[in-house]
Amino acid sequence: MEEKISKLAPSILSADFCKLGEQIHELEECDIELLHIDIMDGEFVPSISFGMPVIKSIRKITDMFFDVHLMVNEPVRYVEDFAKCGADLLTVHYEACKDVRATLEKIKEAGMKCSVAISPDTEVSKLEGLLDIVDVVLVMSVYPGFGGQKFIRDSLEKVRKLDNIRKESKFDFLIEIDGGVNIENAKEIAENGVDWIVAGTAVFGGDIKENIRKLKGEF
Ligand SMILES: O=C(CO)[C@@H](O)[C@H](O)COP(=O)(O)O
Ligand SMILES: [Fe+2]
Repeated sequence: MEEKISKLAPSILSADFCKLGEQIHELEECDIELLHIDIMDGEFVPSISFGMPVIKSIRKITDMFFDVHLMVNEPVRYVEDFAKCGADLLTVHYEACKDVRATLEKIKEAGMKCSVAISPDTEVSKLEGLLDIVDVVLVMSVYPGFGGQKFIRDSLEKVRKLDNIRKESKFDFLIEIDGGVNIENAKEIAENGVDWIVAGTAVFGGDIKENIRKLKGEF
């Protein structure tokens, strides 16, 4: 997957679920192409968000690329279900899979793009042996489980490491960052080699169109 500039991926975790369809259309009017969809199981992370029926419903109203972030133990169990709901890419956590590679292979076999996420305490070196297969690496810049947390600066070092690895190798994965992005730090994050930038609170808190205009102005 090849990208030239950083792209904003709004996380619907921070949307107003009474107005989800309307808010998705607002994103489309701002030329947003990626929708970040956080699935939480109450086991891998303490919180529970929403599941397949929501994805299935919103698939009917938009052609946006569905970037589905699974904060779920043993996500290999649900790969086919998410494919049927209309997910375009599934991200699984390195920490949540017994066999990460087999999980990623299953995602590809189901016709989706695949991504692996690392939580703040997991080192980039753990991804050795997976970088040939992934389309995206997601660096968590907060502890997974909740929106609205503070950005962990150490995650930028991980982004730089991954960017160096891909420059020095034949791998062409994209780098995504997720958690605590706001108008103050978006520029610096983009400058470190990130391709996809997730933002929940910073997009849905207040005037969506104005927030996106300001955020996009930073990268
Ligand atoms: O995966 C997660 C949290 O676990 C994220 O996608 C959040 O939804 C991002 O929200 P903000 O930190 O931007 O408010
Ligand atoms: Fe996420």
